[in-house]
Amino acid sequence: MISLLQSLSPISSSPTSRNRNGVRPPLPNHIIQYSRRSFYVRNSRSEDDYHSTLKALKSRGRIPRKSLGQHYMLNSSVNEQLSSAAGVEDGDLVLEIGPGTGSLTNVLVNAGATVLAIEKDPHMAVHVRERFASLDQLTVMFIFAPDKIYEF
Ligand SMILES: C[S@@+](CC[C@H](N)C(=O)[O-])C[C@H]1O[C@@H](n2cnc3c(N)ncnc32)[C@H](O)[C@@H]1O
Repeated sequence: MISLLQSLSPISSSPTSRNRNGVRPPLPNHIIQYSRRSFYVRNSRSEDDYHSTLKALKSRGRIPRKSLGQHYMLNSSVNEQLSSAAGVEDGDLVLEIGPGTGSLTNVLVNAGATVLAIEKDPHMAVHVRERFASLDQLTVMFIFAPDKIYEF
């Protein structure tokens, strides 16, 4: 984990932050608008991950829960960097804690890894299981209580 973190480039400042004169810098290309608490993306793979997950959750009467750290990746190229920095390759077995929308999971399985994903929120676990239902490269488990783990 330490070598993974050391090999990643520093994270740039938030797109919503203002410079010293109180002026916001131009938005990166994939971001079209931001409000006080959120911003919206266009034409990127992560838009699909994020918005399809929001729709799937909404159809079950759910919204992301901040108490579970459910902040999701909008820039999927970061997932590619994570996978590449970890040297994930064909045939690897990866333990992913908290797959959320499955955006990193997707990159890992595309790299040829078999993924064991453990998700605390059963709604997210169902979502990610359904998303990759056609693959036998993924096992999703969810934690019901610290001593009870269920496999899908
Ligand atoms: C930051 S989000 C996942 C990000 C994911 N890579 C994405 O972009 O969609 C963290 C996920 O971890 C899950 N989670 C939180 N606490 C957990 C725990 N103790 N064990 C397993 N999963 C947990 C949350 O429900 C959430 O889906």
